[in-house]
Amino acid sequence: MRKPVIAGNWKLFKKSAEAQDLVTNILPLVKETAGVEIIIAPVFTVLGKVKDAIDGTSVMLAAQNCFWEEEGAYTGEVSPGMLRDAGCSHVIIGHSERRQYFGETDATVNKKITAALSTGLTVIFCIGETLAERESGKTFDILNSQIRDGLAGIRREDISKMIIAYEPVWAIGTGKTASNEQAQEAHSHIRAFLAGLYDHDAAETVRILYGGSVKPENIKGLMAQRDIDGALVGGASLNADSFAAIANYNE
Ligand SMILES: O=C(CO)COP(=O)(O)O
Repeated sequence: MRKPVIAGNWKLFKKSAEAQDLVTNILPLVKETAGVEIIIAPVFTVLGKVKDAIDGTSVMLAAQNCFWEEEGAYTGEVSPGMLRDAGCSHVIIGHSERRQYFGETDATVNKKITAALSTGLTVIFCIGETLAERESGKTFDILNSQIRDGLAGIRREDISKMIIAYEPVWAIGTGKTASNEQAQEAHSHIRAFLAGLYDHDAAETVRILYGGSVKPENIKGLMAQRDIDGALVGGASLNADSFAAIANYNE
């Protein structure tokens, strides 16, 4: 049984006072008994504040990115060990916005995943096709190469410590969610591809989240799909009521 995960990616929003407000408003609303893992990914500068607020609850903390070296002369970077030190249990790697605006490639994503896993962080590894790629029939090829190259050298025992987020680029922040069937088709493809790379049991263990315009109105339908194990939520995670409604989808 794969435990569902609802993760909120706050992206470049929420300074300290707003972050504190948001997390303290979320906490009483999410039902800890609902059997769902809740993860919050704020900006680096408020990780400590959010960590203090979630202390003693089952909510977990993620960063939105990390570097692959642990320390050194790398101005502006933050290492996986530093994220652990700041209280993170998870880190998002390979988000399409990082690939699109900050030049991340499958090769740099792979270095980050390798480094993050070695410090014990749980990686939320993002993949997904653009609209042009989908329209030209290349969705599965793109997913295959992102997975194969992103996971190069990653051992089977580490795969179960990872979460995959399928986020079709055309559905992010556009209000255009993939249909339940489109999302399920991609998720089932991803799981089958992982089974080929590793084995059936490993692939069945990995949680695969859907991301892209997830809202309280569409979460139930998505979660009813066999291979959808949760959601990575952007816009709707910036409001306590909508994030909690998504997190409590099975109530
Ligand atoms: O990119 C996303 C989460 O990482 C999805 O963002 P939206 O939910 O705003 O579409």
